Amino acid sequence: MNLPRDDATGPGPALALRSVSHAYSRTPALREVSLTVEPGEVVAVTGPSGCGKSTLLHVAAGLLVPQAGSVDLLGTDLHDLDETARAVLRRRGVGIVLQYGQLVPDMTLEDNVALPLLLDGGDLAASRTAARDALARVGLEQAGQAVPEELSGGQAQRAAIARALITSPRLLLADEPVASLDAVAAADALDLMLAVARRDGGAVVLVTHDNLVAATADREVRLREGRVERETVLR
Ligand SMILES: Nc1ncnc2c1ncn2[C@@H]1O[C@H](COP(=O)(O)OP(=O)(O)OP(=O)(O)O)[C@@H](O)[C@H]1O
Repeated sequence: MNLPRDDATGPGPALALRSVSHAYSRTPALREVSLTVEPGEVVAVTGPSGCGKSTLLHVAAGLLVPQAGSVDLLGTDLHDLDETARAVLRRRGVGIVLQYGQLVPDMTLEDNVALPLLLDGGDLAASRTAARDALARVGLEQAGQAVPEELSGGQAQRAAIARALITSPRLLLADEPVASLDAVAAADALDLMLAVARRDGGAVVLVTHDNLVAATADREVRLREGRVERETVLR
């Protein structure tokens, strides 16, 4: 196995896709997409349903190997890594938040949030302490022993964000992370994710169909039929 080094993120972009193309059987999902995301930058990926946003996020995370083009994740060309090494790089350097949080239903919140550390061989007590700290940062310090079904949608999403941030990822990838939340919970969750970039210098890629969410980014990349249709610098 070709393991990434812990310091596998030298200077340079957090993410660089170059001429990436991918099709599912006969359906083209991405066509020669190039996208670079710098440390500290928030990029919104937008576009109509089916334009390839989720596929782009899966490619960026190394969960899907595209049929053409190259992907540099945190300074490492994913072609150089096997599946296990990609999983290690993802676990150590990338946080992922999906629409419904996807917490493990029969684990406490504390253990859900500790999971990325435990999967990486972290000590149980230390990982749980870190999880309690992470839960406190998202306002859930009282809920560590709850299980996901006892939470509101907004609380569950905040816990999922705590889990994504527990490794201090240098890249946060979020797929419609606030689409299932009401306006107040959505603004709250968005603030937590944007703090990664604004305060901690990590990069954030937000897939969203919501113009208000996209407007919080530094740059909007709009896809159409698998291609980059437009890039707009917002701030
Ligand atoms: N696992 C799959 N198998 C076959 N086709 C797929 C698969 N996943 C996505 N597709 C197709 O690839 C294209 C891009 O899909 P993708 O989910 O990336 O778009 P999207 O912009 O995220 O859509 P939405 O906003 O509706 O979630 C679509 O035509 C979709 O039907």
